[in-house]
Amino acid sequence: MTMIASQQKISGDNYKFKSIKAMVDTGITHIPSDFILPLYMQPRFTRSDNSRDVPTIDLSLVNDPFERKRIATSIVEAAKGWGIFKVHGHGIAERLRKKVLQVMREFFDLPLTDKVQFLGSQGEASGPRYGRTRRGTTGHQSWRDQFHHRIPPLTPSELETWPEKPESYRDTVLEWTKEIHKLSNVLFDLLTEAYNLEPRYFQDLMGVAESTGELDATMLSAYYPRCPQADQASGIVAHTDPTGMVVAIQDSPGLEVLKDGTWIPVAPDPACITISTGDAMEILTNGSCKSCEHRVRVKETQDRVSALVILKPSLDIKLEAAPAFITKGDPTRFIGTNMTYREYLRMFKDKRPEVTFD
Ligand SMILES: O=C(O)CCC(=O)C(=O)O
Ligand SMILES: [Fe+2]
Repeated sequence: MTMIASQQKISGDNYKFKSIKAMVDTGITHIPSDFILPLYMQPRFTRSDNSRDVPTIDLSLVNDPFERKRIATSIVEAAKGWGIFKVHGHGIAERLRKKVLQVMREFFDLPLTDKVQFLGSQGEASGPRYGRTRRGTTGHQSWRDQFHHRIPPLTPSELETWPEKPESYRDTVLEWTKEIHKLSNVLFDLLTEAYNLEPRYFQDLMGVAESTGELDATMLSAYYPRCPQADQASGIVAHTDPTGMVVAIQDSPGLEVLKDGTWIPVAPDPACITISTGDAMEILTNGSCKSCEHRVRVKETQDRVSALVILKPSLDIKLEAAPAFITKGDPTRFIGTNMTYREYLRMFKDKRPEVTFD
């Protein structure tokens, strides 16, 4: 039976659809009213500038000592000015990038019965979780489904909890995480060098196993179905990420970042990977690395897939700036004295506009 969701006056988290895709697949022509944002947040009434994009940095000469300095400086500049940038020349095969997005798309395309085992409370650290992104305490709903789980280091039994369908899911994600661990270590090294900090400064805070280079991280993939009222809704409403760094790929446009009061689209580029710094990096660098405000727009005719590796500080580190960032003229900006990342997350979850995963 075809059901028109808007006629059902479906609201809040109570409605029967566990996934936005399942709702769209019923052929709705209007979206439930609680997905309609207040006018001041609607994409049609906010300023976007499609002629600009975020900075792009070429990493290909990172092992040349002179070029390395220049690259490290441009990364710090991009992190300071934008909090988000794209990298190319990273050495990760385009084939693999494409495959990751494809495998995620295939996962989201599976019938709900194949994904039902992953339905559950989002934000729980253990085990993969699938479902629509829940609204946060501000009440704004996101037009998206998500799937997330921890990535290595994993115990063998944890790996067994990953999806068996699509068949190449596990191998593809394992291969991708290996590459992203390598890339993240390069980026953290460059930041450490540019800021003149002790080697491995950021990796130690992010809980990197020195022997393997693996970071404590989560893979979060998101599916943004087409939306019949795209100009009035959001794939994910404006927010900052609480975490350390996010390494992302997307198969279609949609991601936008707020810069000087204007939304700038982050154009997808098959050669590029997008890097952004979150609240924890902003605090650890006393405001030098920005945690940018971003959102995702949806379209009436096109869906979108993104895949994010979220690199998190260890839960028990103190969120405080390194002494090198604190000067007389620039005292500590974040005064959550002795607050751990765990405590920060707890407070963040109370105030953030949308619930995603840390
Ligand atoms: O899908 C994207 O490109 C970004 C998603 C995002 O901002 C988030 O999950 O925090
Ligand atoms: Fe985000």
